[in-house]
Amino acid sequence: MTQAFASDWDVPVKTRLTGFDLITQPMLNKGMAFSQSERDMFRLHGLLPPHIATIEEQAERRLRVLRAFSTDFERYAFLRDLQDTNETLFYAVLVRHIEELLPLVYTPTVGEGCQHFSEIWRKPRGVFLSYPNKDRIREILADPRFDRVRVIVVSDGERILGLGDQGAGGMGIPIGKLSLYTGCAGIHPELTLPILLDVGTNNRERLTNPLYIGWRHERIVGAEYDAFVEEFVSAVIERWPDVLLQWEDFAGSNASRLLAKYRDRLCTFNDDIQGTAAIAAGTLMAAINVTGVKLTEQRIAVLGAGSAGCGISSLLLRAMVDAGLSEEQARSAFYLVDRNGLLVDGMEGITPAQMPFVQDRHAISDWVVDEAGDIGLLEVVRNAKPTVLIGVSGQAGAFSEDVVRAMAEGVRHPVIFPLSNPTSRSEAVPQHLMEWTDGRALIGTGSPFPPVQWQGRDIPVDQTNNSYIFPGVGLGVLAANARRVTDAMFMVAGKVVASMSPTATDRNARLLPPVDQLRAVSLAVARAVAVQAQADGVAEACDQATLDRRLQELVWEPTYRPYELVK
Ligand SMILES: O=C([O-])CC(=O)C(=O)O
Ligand SMILES: [Mg+2]
Repeated sequence: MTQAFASDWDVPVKTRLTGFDLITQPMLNKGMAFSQSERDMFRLHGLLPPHIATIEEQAERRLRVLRAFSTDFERYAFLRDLQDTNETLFYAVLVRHIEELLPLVYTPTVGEGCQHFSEIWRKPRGVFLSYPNKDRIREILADPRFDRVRVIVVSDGERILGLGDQGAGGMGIPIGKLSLYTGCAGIHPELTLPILLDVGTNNRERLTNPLYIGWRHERIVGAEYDAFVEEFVSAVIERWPDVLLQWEDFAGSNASRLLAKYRDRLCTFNDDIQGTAAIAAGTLMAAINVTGVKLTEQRIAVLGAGSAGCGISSLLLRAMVDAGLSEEQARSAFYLVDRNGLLVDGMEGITPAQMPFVQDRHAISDWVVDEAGDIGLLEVVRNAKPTVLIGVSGQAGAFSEDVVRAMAEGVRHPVIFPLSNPTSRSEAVPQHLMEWTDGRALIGTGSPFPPVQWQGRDIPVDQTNNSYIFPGVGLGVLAANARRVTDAMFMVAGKVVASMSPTATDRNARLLPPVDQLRAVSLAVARAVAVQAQADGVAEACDQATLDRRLQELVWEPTYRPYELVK
């Protein structure tokens, strides 16, 4: 129906729709920006007020309404409604005010959006694949509206940010992530499809909420769950053989299991495992510009040994081996702490993903621990003197004052990344980290925080969030027509972000490029990822000029194009 390419911005969009049918299509609606001649041609007179607006004026009007609300949740709901009413305008506002709007369409507010998704549900967006429809998956995906889909983000809602099981409300996450594919990487909205696998929920509050929109049932698990996911993935491969499928916010064991099962069958990745790892690695590389402590000399403590913790550790391990350490030396630099404390060999319930990172009991036999012999985060920090502390635990405040002060005693520049989202789940508040380390901490948080005040200065807090990574990875995959997503593609994505760090030229600068540069970052990531895909043999080789042309064709700017009536 429409054409996606920015380079075609003055080529008319051809459509048969007129009148009310036209202005109720979010992807075609221009609101008051329909010109006089379009109003004649498409019979819009009277349906719209007589004023003819520019997109700038419309954006300004929406922004004023947005700012007048008293809560961010109202702003989230308003923006979701705008997205479902006039998608071009939604992105025009988002792109122009990315720093202000990112925390509204994405973390932290999207967390509340998922918790209250049922209460604010208005219009369909994306696809709900509910378990009782398990025999209709192919039929649902066959809808011609989805013919042009090239990127899917799918969640089963079981581990939404650090907020746990949100059931069908988890749909807020695929919608939010894909808004960033468009907002940050310029991928046309029609190429994207949010999907929620509605396999029930174990969240009592949702199950007993009369307004709950999902399938009112306990979660399907085990073989039935696996068969459902298998049916979904095979239907996706059949419908769109070259699609990019991003897994998002699956619970730990499913996240790594499903990635391992499917990563060789289609072009797919898990954002919480691989995207988060890439940005953690990239931010650490930027921090190294400041601390001067080489990657091979880092000791890394990770709180939360789930899929994200293991994903981060795996990527950093690889980077350390690439930098010259033996696999064994590199492994010994990791201290993963979970509910039962430090992961050590012989511990019960170690998962395959955790296995490479269990500490040797002998290596820690001289550690000073309390009488009970428990080895929690504090004991790890006191004994191992980590240079880096990463939180992916979903536990607010877990980087307590004693832990942080102990870390600051052991190293000159503690690198501390409380990555859990949303803000309410962050392992620490940046202001505290600064105070407890006498201003020596290098901080990266998963969710946005206001600047830290230190010695009369306002110091911005960097957002070590996978939003620096996945939109660019997606664009790179599309531009290269990659068949698979490799770990090296994430490594290079992290390196590109590090190379764009203001610390590359100024040791006193912030670690990451500011959020308002996300479009430039995503484009640079995309280029590098596409080149890496070719190097890894998962995409046909092409020259730089061809690649640049494809990137340019893929990047859509949210502007209105002229319309032409198809009779
Ligand atoms: O969505 C975010 O902000 C980052 C992320 O993937 C998560 O926390 O699950
Ligand atoms: Mg996530």
